Amino acid sequence: MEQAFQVDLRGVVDLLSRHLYSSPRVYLRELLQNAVDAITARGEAAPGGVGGRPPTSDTARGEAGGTVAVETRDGLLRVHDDGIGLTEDEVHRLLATIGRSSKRDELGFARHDFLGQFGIGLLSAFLVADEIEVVTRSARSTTGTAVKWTGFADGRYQVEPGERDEPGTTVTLRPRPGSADLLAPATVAELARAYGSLLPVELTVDGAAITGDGPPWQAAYPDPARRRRALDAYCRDLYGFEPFDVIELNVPEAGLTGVAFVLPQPVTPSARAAHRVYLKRMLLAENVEGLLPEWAFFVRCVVDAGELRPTASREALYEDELLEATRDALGEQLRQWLVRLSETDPARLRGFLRLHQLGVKAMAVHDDDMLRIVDRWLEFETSAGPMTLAEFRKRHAGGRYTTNVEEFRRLSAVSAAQGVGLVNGGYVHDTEIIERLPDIDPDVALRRLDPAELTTHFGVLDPGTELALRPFLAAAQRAVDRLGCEVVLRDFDPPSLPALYLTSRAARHQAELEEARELADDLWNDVLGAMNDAVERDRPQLVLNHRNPLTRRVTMIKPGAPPPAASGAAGPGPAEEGLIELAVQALYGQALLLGHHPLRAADTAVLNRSFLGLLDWAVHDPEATP
Ligand SMILES: Nc1ncnc2c1ncn2[C@@H]1O[C@H](COP(=O)(O)OP(=O)(O)OP(=O)(O)O)[C@@H](O)[C@H]1O
Repeated sequence: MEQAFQVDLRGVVDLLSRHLYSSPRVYLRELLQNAVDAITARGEAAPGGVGGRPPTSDTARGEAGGTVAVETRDGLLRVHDDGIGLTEDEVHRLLATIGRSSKRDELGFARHDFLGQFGIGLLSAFLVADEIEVVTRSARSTTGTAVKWTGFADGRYQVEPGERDEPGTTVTLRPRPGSADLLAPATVAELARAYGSLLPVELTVDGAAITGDGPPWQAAYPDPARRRRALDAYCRDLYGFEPFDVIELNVPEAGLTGVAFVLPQPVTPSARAAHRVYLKRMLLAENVEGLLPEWAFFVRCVVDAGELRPTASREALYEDELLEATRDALGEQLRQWLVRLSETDPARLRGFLRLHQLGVKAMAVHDDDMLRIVDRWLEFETSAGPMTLAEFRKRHAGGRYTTNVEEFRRLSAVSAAQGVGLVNGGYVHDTEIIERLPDIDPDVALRRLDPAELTTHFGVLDPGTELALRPFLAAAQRAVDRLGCEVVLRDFDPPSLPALYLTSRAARHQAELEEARELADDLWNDVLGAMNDAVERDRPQLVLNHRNPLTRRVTMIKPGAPPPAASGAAGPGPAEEGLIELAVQALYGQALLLGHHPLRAADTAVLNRSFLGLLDWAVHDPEATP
């Protein structure tokens, strides 16, 4: 035997209030929505036929026409509409059946012109009232009788004859104890304004007009300047800022129109960009996510869409193919705005880039047009000062880039002095952007800098000097040997730099492995050891600059120079090498510090020792030496 489901309305109301809607404030939205839909239905009934509304100037503009009057008298809330109304039969079928809606077609699809579709919205009135009264008279009925339906939160309802002179519907709510605030005149006016100010009907609350001229971006203005002023004022009103620019949005497939306001201040890309979305002129929510691509965090949008679908709570957009296509189309419109700006108003584009370069860089990682804009307009830090990548490429055919800021700082001056232009690719997205440049310009030859290759640009000493300095070099090598470093002597600019500590990429990797080995247990030690053996032995270099006067004097220290008093006490080693050792270690320490290299414990000890040793040597009193 077939049975019908029984529904306990209290459970359904509980479900709606706790799990579907984020706040009971939605009750007014649902009532307004039903009133507007009823007006739309009446407008769609054959004009001049039974129940049809004679066309007005409003309906001719595609507006729904009709009026919705909200009243808050006597502690009750009443919503009157002059829509299609319901016959007694429809009252039983539609009002009293949960999930039944007149707004779906025979196949169950939402009918295009209506806001509602699920057949549950009226129940939201039970969030604030125990009793809903609906007095309605159908515009289609020829008898002209009205019906009064009363529904109770416990699931009962009754139908009796009602009183009503004109077709339409009045819904009356008596607040449940505790809900009076939500139905208070000020709250009702605020909710009506929030949800309904753009509705295509004449909406009033206690006689005061709520609806005006519709969406400001759809209004006609005498000239573009006045349009801009009006939209600026709208933005100030809504968001409290003066927009940097206003971008028109238009996606016909989604029936979407609107505006994007470009933020006048930088925002962090991680900030959730939320937009104000209306669906068929009814506010969906003020903080809708997912309307724009993630990179477009530099705008706040207000849009109205006829075709996008809401979720059942009507507080978010339903994620479907149309929303995805809309997102792409809106992203494209923002991109086009930027491209246009670069072509027509470069000064303004520069202003925009100063504010929102992170967003634009994020776009450039995936988008060739944005990459061209970044290449042409955005200044990067380079060894020849700030300049665009396009400019840099023109000036430095064989330019290099670094992938971190520290390395750039360390090597920029030296690199520039060797005629090797260097770009700092260390900031967010910069390396990815530089590495993507060949996509828009196949001739780009920017290469990643390997610091060790800089030495190939340094001048070697003439053979005579080289030969004469061999003993010094051997002593210098011994001074830093146990620090894992190789000493070379070169002739390079700038002369003010006494020494340079260079780690190649392979050397850096090796240093990391060794550090890890010190911390690892036995098993890992073996594994890391095996890896280490596989790495080509490539030691960091201490490049002493023979062009620097101080370094040159250090190279002239004769083996046999008086040893500092402290050197004997500080450790073993041929006494005559003491001063060379201290001086070379001091140069080593200074090069590490200058290059912001991380200091290991051994480096700090050497730095300390060389400083004290040199100080001791400087103030050494030969008379007092035993
Ligand atoms: N003011 C009204 N005038 C005429 N018919 C109404 C009115 N209010 C409700 N109805 C009828 O009652 C039905 C159920 O309304 P309800 O608000 O529960 O659902 P819905 O509007 O169809 O869909 P949704 O749950 O998406 O709001 C509607 O489909 C409509 O036929």
